Amino acid sequence: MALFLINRYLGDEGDDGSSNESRAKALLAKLQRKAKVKEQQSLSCQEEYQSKTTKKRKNKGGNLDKTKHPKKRKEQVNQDVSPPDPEELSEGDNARKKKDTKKMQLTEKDKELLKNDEMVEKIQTDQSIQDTETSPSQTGFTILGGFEKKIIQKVQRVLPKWLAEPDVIQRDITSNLVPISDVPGICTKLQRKLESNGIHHLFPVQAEVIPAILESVSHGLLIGRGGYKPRDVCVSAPTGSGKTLAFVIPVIQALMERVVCKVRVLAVLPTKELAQQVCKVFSSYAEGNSLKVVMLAGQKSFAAEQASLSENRGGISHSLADIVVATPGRLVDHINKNDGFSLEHLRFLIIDEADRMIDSMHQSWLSQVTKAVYRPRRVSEAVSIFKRTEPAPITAASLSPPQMPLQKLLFSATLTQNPEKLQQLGLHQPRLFSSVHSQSMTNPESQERFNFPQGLTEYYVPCTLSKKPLLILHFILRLKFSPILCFTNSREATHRLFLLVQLFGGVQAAEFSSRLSPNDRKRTLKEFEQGKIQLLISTDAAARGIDINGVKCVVNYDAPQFIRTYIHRVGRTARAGKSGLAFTFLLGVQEKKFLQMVKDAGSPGIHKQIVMPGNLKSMEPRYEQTLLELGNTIKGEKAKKRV
Ligand SMILES: Nc1ncnc2c1ncn2[C@@H]1O[C@H](COP(=O)(O)OP(=O)(O)OP(=O)(O)O)[C@@H](O)[C@H]1O
Repeated sequence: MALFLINRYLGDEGDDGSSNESRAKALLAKLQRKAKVKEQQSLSCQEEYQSKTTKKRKNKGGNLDKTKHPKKRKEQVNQDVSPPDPEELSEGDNARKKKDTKKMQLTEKDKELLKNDEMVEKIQTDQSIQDTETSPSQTGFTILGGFEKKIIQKVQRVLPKWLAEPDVIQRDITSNLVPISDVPGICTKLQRKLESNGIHHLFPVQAEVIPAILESVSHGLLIGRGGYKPRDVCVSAPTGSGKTLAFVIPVIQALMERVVCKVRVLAVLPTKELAQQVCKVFSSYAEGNSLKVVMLAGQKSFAAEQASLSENRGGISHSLADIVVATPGRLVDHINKNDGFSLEHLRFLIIDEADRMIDSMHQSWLSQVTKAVYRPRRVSEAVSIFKRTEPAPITAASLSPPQMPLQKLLFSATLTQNPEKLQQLGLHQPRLFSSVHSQSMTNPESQERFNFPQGLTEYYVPCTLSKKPLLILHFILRLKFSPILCFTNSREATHRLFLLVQLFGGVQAAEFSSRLSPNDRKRTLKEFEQGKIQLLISTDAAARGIDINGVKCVVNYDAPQFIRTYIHRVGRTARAGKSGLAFTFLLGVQEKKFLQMVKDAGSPGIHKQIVMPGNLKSMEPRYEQTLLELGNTIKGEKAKKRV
């Protein structure tokens, strides 16, 4: 039963009732024609698309534009996919609509190709983003915010030329002795003086530095070579290589012809003992030249020092000193409190143990000296023909009329190669003389290296804390190493060890530290030099510069913490080309770090010296007894102090 009417499409011809079969045939033929046309269209489209994509892939490498603008590229692909239709081109928007419709008519194959192409395009786009990240300049886009990953270049430290290329001093003294007469410039008077002091040859540092300083005064005190301000001189040479005479001889010679007595030389040293030592050498060579040497180191009272510096005649202060040797503290006191002390004629400023003096710059002694040197003239001196102004760029005007230059002479066995530290000294066109011409000079990255005296043999002795006192006794009593200069790390440790050795008995021992008065220290050093003391136990007060004749052996009872301390301590032996031994007692925990430090500093080698426990056994009972006595002695000392 037909409940619903279903209308069917019967073709354009309408439902005229003619043969259904013929109508169906006609319809089929029509559909087939349409299908054929479509097939042809899609085939030609496919061919064209394939030829274009091949072309594009060929160009892909060089054509960056296509990767830079992915959207444009997509459009282009779509356009490429549609076959060009002259009608569409002329009909504008309408044509574009038709084109879109045609796009919809793409075959499955076309779609797949398009898909592949989109993937290629996506990869290209990703690539182009990466490219943009790595080199924004290529894309023309600027990345804001500075989030780009950059490899930061390591800044290479470059030493100034004068530090990197020093005048080389030979380290080996004995095979590089120079006859005095072969050294240019030394006057006959001083040559004779040197010979009368038992010096027939000059050491390498002296043979290099003396002529250089003499040359800077060859036209008088006022002008250096070529009429210019003389260059400052820095000297880095091993301990005991004779640096003191390297400045004493030329400076004395430069002053020998002076007419009026004024302070023209100032030598600054870190300790009283060193000032005393240098003062003695100056006095010895100034003798017979009417030059006056005065020491300002607190050995005498301030008033006594003041009296030795100047006298007042007719209301005018007259200098009594040509050469002043001072410690920084006392020097600053005289600059500030003593009106009779004038540095306005100062020609040479000698800074011995220069690296130590730079480190103690917080006392601002150098700026006080500079202020005193360039202080405006007093009325009484206004008639002087020579003016003096603060250092400034050299111009023709600044050189006329000539003014008294201040030349700095720096000396140390461990002169720093740190330009920043040296800069604090305000050096003028410095010239460096150095025995260190190894890696550290050419490669500023490497650790600072120093030269050790040629005749020094270094050892380390592995030990435990409790065995250390027995070891030092063993060195003196059994191994007969004497005299020994023994260093500890504090004045308390020095005192305790001294008491212990004294209580143990059998050894002539003394201590040297700030516990003693300056006079006691002076006497102790003298007695040690005279051989009256077998074992001198000291703090680092005796580590630098002290020249004690005949020290055969140095013992680092406490290992030094810094390489400079080690070099100066062991440098109290093997001086002036002689041989010497240095032992360092090392606890297990100290060994690795200490040995590395010494190696890095350029030591020629430190040997292991083992002392067998059996060798100490016989001293142990007496040692135990001594420890008990030591406890009581220290208690007694403490009680005494309290009273
Ligand atoms: N030409 C020489 N001939 C013989 N002995 C010399 C000569 N020059 C110096 N001496 C002696 O060498 C020793 C060491 O000299 P000096 O104290 O000047 O060394 P230094 O380089 O200043 O050492 P340090 O760095 O430890 O202060 C001194 O006893 C000195 O008298």
